[in-house]
Amino acid sequence: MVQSSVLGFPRMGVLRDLKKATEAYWSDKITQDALLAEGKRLRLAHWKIQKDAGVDIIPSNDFAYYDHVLDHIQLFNAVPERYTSQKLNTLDEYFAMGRGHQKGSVDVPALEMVKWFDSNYHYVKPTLQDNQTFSLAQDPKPVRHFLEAKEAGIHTRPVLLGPVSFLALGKADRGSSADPITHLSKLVPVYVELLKALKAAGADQVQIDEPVLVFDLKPEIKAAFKPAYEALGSLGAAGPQITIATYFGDIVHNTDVLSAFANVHALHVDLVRNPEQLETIVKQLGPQQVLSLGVVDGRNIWKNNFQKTLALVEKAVQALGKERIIIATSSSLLHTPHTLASEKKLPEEVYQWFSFAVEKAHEVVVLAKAVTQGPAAVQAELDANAAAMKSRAESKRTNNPDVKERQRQVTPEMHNRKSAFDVRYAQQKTHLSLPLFPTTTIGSFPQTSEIRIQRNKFTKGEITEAEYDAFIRKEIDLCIQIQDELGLDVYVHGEPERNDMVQYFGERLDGYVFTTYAWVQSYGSRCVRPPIIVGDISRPAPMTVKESKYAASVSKKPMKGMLTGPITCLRWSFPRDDVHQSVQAQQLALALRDEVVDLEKNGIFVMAVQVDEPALREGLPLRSGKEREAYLTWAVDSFKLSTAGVEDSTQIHSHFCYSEFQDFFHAIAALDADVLSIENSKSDAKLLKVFIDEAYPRHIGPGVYDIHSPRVPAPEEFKQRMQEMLEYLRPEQLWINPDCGLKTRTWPQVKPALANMVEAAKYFREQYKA
Ligand SMILES: CN1c2c(nc(N)[nH]c2=O)NC[C@@H]1CNc1ccc(C(=O)N[C@@H](CCC(=O)N[C@@H](CCC(=O)N[C@@H](CCC(=O)O)C(=O)O)C(=O)O)C(=O)O)cc1
Ligand SMILES: N[C@@H](CCS)C(=O)O
Ligand SMILES: [Zn+2]
Repeated sequence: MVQSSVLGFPRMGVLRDLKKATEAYWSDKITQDALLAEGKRLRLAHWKIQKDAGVDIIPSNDFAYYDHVLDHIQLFNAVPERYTSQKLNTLDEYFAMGRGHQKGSVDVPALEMVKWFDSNYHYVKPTLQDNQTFSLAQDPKPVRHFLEAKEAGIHTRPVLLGPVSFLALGKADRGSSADPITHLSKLVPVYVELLKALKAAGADQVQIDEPVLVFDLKPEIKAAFKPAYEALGSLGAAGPQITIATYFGDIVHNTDVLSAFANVHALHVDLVRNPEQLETIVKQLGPQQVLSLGVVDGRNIWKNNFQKTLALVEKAVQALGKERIIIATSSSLLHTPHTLASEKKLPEEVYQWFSFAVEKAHEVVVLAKAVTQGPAAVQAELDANAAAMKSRAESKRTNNPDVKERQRQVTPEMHNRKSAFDVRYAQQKTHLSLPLFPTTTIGSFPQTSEIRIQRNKFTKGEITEAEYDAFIRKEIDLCIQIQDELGLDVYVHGEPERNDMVQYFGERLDGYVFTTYAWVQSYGSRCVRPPIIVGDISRPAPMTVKESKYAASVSKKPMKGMLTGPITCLRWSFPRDDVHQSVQAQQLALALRDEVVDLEKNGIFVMAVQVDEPALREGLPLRSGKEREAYLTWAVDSFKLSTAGVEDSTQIHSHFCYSEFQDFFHAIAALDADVLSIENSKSDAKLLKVFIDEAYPRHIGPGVYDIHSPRVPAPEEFKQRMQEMLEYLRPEQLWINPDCGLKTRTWPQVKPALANMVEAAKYFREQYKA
């Protein structure tokens, strides 16, 4: 019998219940017990959904209150001393690592949070000391949750992040230098103890995720798999059977590592990303080993094409036989929204093209049944699926000849600014007349509950467009007044009119559809509602001119026009899977180019236009080589196409909210943006050395304020950060700004933090006065 399996389920619940409970707990509106009870309710509900769908292998320990990697930091007692010494209770210590803690006498910043592979999910980086020790936490969560499900009559397969990935995804803490992987021999015994505890609790199977196998691995990491899995795989009856799960790429380049898994029960591979790896992988398996086929996409919302999938599965069946096959989601479903059933406003035609987490759980079951019992057993489902595929393939919605014609007319010259940076900068300097160390912010100011309530009322038709517009103008006035008070140099309008930096554009572009409840966790309690690209993209009307023009008309200082760049719009949407992403990116670039030019035409030409491209890095193929270079070529071209239509005097800013840019520095340089702002407040300033080494001529604002945390950094902290940065950057190159937009913060947090930031900039201006 072929089994069906889900690698992980979204945590938030149908109505973002977990987000609401967590935020209520943080603001002291509910007790810790109430939050824990809500977590338990959600876990049980999600297990039941999968059980009712008929899923054979249901995950547990995929639930986390903030992030599953952070869970493992606590699970292995690998919490840095600056948190343990605060003597917070376990859950508050956990949240302190995730988001910082500033209450009473406790003031501790968050651990670094970075992108989870090439997704829009963020994980908290294990941060390890040179003398790091590990031990198993009391009442370990994977065991507790396994028992919780068991008590409800649901047998689960606990999910763990594997020891090699845990260490490889971590870093040495400030003041430490040991490569985390050198701690492996101390960590593996803790996994052994945990596996034994799981087995004793009744878990006969465990899913151990080793997603780093999709990367190009350095020899030390490759070598770590053997000792780790010799120990974990040799527990025999004392431990559960192990399935090693990999996702988001192929592992063909790491097949030399697979011998380390000789004693494991099964291997899971992502066949949505790389179906061609099947042929190689089946040859690598031991004679009894099972292959879990990741065929239902955990990263997108398109309905599975059963006919195509069954053809692929058939190849595996031919090679291994039905008994050695599992039909699974390609990755955890964490990256998909909860259920399509909630969507009441989607056009009828497109509704049938989609499948969210609940529906995907059904898909693995139908596919497994089709293989086990033969297609006739699920004929009705197969027919409905074929009809949905046909409807999409033949739909008029997907094709716009005007967009295609415009794409044919794109010329190489359209990608380049009129002049080189030094010529442009001379003009911008005169226009903007900025001081040394100019201060600015990244775009958004606090999205207060009042803003959200008014937008909600407008969406529901409870207030008119004129009333909503007037409200937004009042919010913009407030943002400008506060920037005046703070003494910032380059202003923003604050983005009060935007629900999200990608969804907002998706709602204004043809070729997109958007949802009502399709939330996906981005980090902690924060969710996004990615719009869905279903057809060729075009801009029916200006999208941001009204607000930017108003802001410019009421401010004394240069104003940035705020746009989200083409790659970020693409990556943070659910893209089409029937057209290459480079084509979708170019369509977005053309739409944005028109917007940039319109902003300039509307008198915003003395302002900087910031095209946010935080997802450029995220889209980078996970392995180096030809694919990566090809991606960077079309991604950089899209950015340049969107921005190059302006005069030299218009300053183009671009923003990156992550710091790991070393491996694609040449692409960042190739964007030819006049000013870059990058997340940097929690990274080592040494990372900035690349700008010196590569003789980067343009301007840079490495973030000095961690906006993910509610804490307010003191002026001295800002000064120290600037001092460190000045070791690597020329003073005339350095801008002072936060890591990212301020929408998640409150005004009482933002105002003092920015005041301290401006104070630090002024201090250095004095120091560097000619
Ligand atoms: C910069 N980042 C972003 C990423 N991806 C994006 N798509 N967008 C980003 O900004 N990836 C990397 C980072 C991740 N960071 C963040 C930061 C902040 C959020 C966030 O704040 N998310 C919000 C939801 C935003 C939104 O769409 N809001 C809507 C709906 C608001 C709402 O909940 N309304 C209520 C009714 C109103 C009320 O009574 O309060 C409702 O619908 O029930 C809006 O503003 O209109 C979040 O709350 O999680 C995400 C990623
Ligand atoms: N302009 C956006 C960028 C976030 S990456 C903001 O400020 O929220
Ligand atoms: Zn950002």
